[in-house]
Amino acid sequence: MEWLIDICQCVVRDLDKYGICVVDNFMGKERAESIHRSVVSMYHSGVFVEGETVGLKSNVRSDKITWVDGSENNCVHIAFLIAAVDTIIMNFMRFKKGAQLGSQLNIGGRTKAMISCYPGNGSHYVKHVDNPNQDGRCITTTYYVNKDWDAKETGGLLRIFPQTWSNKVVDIEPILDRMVFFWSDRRNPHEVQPSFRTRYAITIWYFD
Ligand SMILES: O=C(O)CNC(=O)c1n[nH]c2ccccc2c1=O
Ligand SMILES: [Fe+2]
Repeated sequence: MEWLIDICQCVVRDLDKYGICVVDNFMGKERAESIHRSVVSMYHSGVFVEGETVGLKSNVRSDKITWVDGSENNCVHIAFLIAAVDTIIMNFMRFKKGAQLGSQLNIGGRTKAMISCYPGNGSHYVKHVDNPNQDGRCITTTYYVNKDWDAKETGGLLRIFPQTWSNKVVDIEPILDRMVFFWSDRRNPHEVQPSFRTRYAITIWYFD
């Protein structure tokens, strides 16, 4: 797991500086493809449910989700992903010195892993903040499981509007084996742009 410690230093540095960190080739091609196969077969097994729409506006989001802890059938590779993200987050404290984030950040737990599917035909999630009202979630970690994704063709960008750089946006393609970390609070409003191909992601939120 040495590679995870190197990644941890990048995550601490980038979260501290930008509030966002993108890591490619996070699990390696083989394991990424195994995770892709697991997620697709879970989706076709019918365990995903409609994401509840918040409020009455039914066009707020059109994702389908399921929650796993990694012990379920066909989830051994997802369990490895969860363990890898846990290792990074739990090692923040080792590298926090010198970084602002270390002082106030004390991770106390996390959600299960939420597997989301945007089923294409324009499915999207409007601009939102994951944790607008101090519900305890401080870091959003999202891992993408989409082979040969080309956003010019199929959209589906994650667009973040970092409040610390008011006139900039950060566009992130949901490509296979890409891991994104970002602050869950009002510093990072973001949206999932309309997707015209089935789009999978695995999100874990960490609590402070
Ligand atoms: O998939 C992405 O790139 C970003 N995804 C999100 O921002 C996002 N944020 N909050 C959620 C809450 C419940 C179900 C799905 C979601 C969701 O996809
Ligand atoms: Fe979100």
